[in-house]
Amino acid sequence: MSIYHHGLVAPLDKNNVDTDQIIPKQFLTSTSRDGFDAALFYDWRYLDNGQPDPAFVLNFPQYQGASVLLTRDNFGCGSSREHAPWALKQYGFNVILAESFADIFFNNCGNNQMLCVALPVATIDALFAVCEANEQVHIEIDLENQLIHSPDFEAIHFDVRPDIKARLLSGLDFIGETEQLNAAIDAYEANLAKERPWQEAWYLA
Ligand SMILES: CC(C)[C@@](O)(CC(=O)O)C(=O)O
Repeated sequence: MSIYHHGLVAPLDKNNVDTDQIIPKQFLTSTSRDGFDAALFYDWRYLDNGQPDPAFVLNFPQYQGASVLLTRDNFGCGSSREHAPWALKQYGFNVILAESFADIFFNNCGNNQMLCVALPVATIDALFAVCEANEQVHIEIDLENQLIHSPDFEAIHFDVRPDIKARLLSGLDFIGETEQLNAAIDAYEANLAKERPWQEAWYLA
């Protein structure tokens, strides 16, 4: 069983969580790709005085260290900011289970080594019920066989886009995948130099 990930589930029982709720606009001024974890769900996580809001689920003691986010429909809607998956990943989430995802957010996650799993609403409802009935729920993701295992429920099969599955199993992003073609690219450029020396001169000018 090729375990892609094993982790604690945190249930965020909300529909239509948009990227501004995931990482509010005032945190987009940084030119770095790091440090967004502290601002994840900022408006929900902190009170006006800057203290953690004990009523927000990610501040519950039993969900500290969670690496799997369970949520509802249309997660990641709104703006296209890649800061949203960066904040989720840096906070510690590697897997998101939801009824559905906004397209741009879904693809941004796939490029940031995060697995988004869309599941039928009945399955999502059942998973929230399991989280309600248990202090903590841990799952294992067998990406190769596309199965979610847990001591608390029967294995769940899930679909995953083949290119995302390959990228997550290989650990490569788009650039890494392209670099695997370096030998072929070098051979093509060498051949180009032979066939069109004038272009080679221009190309290297
Ligand atoms: C460019 C970026 C800051 C953006 O304007 C992009 C977008 O709106 O899709 C955003 O608010 O996330």
